[in-house]
Amino acid sequence: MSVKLVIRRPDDWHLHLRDNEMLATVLPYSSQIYGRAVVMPNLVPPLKTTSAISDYRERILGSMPENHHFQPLMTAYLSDDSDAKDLLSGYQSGVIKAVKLYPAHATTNSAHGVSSVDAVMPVLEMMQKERIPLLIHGEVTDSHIDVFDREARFIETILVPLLNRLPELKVVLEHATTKEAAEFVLNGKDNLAATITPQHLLLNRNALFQGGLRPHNYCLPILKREIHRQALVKAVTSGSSRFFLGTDSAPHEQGKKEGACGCAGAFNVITALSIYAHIFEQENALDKLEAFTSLNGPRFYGLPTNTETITLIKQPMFVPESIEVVSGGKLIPFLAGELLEWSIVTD
Ligand SMILES: NC(=O)N[C@@H](CC(=O)O)C(=O)O
Ligand SMILES: [Zn+2]
Ligand SMILES: [Zn+2]
Repeated sequence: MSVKLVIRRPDDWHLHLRDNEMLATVLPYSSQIYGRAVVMPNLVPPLKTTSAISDYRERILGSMPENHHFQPLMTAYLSDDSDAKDLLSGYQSGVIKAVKLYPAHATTNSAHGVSSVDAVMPVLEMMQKERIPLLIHGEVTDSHIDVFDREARFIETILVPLLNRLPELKVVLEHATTKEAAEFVLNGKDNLAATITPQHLLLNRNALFQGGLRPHNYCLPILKREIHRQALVKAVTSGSSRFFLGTDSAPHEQGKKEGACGCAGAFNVITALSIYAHIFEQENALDKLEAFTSLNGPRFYGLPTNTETITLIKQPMFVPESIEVVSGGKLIPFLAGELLEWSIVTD
């Protein structure tokens, strides 16, 4: 008989759903598994105001299959011209759950990001006072800093000073990828947490070049050396409640990934839970999986845990080679064509 694992329905604390046809294509993969997801605001143009975020939320709910009960938790895109009053009223009315900081030019659609912490200090002070979580893409953007060092440098030069100035600010270091990040969060205070993606737990940077250039393993922050992967695995299986599931599933059509200048982002929603289960099993830590997938996130965000459950079975799951996008075109899932060890039963 196959090994079975029943866990509370997980939430995805970092997800890109995009818009229009792409939204309609990818949303059901999340909404059939996850109870809730923190939805990232890096659309074109970015979602900076309560009214734009509320409209996007309606489009998400309008694209959802009828029998799914998924809740999108919306975020606002922070920029130098953000309006603290509008963000506060969006938070108080329940439209906005968190604010996302992209350093300008750090990643996909971040051109309108924050130029410096000083530029947004009044908004951050308001957020500390109101306990509104700040979600951070933690990479410096200076072109002379090596792409593999940008997260560690961010922690040292931006995050440490920020938390010294605003010690009670609730911060999620999104998609943590390094030993430095894992240790910083483990040794931090309870107002600091991190999401970790399946790809950063599974792969090191060699996977970018395995037998040739592998655009579907390219995401930001970029995959790191094996010592970093090991530190992330250790952190998520340590039992610390400061780490929680965030897939960072970031779909781009095949042509945009495989071109001469491919976009960063892995569409990993189909494979994520299976990979997380595999990692925890390898560490003999399956008993800690549910806290990571379903308990630590709601606790940090001050939300109730989901009451429903899902079942994981140790039974092979085939990852499709590609998925048709509603408008035409294709999406290549992360680990396309591979056989994974764990399957998900949703009802
Ligand atoms: N992770 C990625 O590689 N890409 C994300 C942006 C992000 O989360 O940084 C995207 O929106 O495509
Ligand atoms: Zn990011
Ligand atoms: Zn992301």
